[in-house]
Amino acid sequence: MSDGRAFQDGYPEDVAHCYGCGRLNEAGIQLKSYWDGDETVARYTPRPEHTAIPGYVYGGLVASLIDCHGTGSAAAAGSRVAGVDEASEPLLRYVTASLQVDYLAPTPMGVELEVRGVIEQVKGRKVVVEETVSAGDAVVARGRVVAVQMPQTMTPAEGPVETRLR
Ligand SMILES: CCCCCCCCCCCC(=O)SCCNC(=O)CCNC(=O)[C@H](O)C(C)(C)COP(=O)(O)OP(=O)(O)OC[C@H]1O[C@@H](n2cnc3c(N)ncnc32)[C@H](O)[C@@H]1OP(=O)(O)O
Repeated sequence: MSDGRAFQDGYPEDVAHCYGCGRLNEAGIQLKSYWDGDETVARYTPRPEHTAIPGYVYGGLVASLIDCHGTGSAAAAGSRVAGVDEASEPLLRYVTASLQVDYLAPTPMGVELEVRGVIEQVKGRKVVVEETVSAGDAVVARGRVVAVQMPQTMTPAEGPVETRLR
């Protein structure tokens, strides 16, 4: 957001438990995404449990980074187009409709990964984000997220998070 906070820092508490980007999910990735000019950026260093084969990152983790950077970027871009005041109003809520990932090169462990997003389209309730994941100078994955505003029917379950998951 424009005040230096990550997009995900502005997610209301009832939707801040996502494994990839929820700041309240202590076991999760807690990805943080920001504007960088007209693009968006997030950085994350995978943990040992994110291993595929020793020395290389699990592809599902790479997909999670693309997924949550995509929905975060969609929330920021869609809200901006809708005239939401990022400083005082919650961002619009987006979920993933489509997640495409191409793995271009093995992703090394022990390196901070950079996820970049380009907003390809904002149309009605839909935002399309094109993304890359880089390890140093190497682009290791490309992705594309179609995010759609959360339907009114997709309301967060109530009660302690542990019981909501059953
Ligand atoms: C700040 C707080 C943050 C709060 C949010 C914080 C949570 C973080 C979430 C992290 C990411 C996740 O894991 S989210 C969890 C995984 N995702 C889900 O569970 C979503 C499950 N799917 C659904 O609920 C639904 O299918 C939706 C909402 C995605 C779409 O259904 P809908 O609402 O009926 O949408 P609909 O009108 O048909 O379509 C709207 C537009 O999107 C397009 N569209 C719809 N589905 C697709 C698709 N699979 N692939 C391509 N395009 C699609 C349509 O063509 C149309 O484009 P056009 O004709 O207008 O051009």
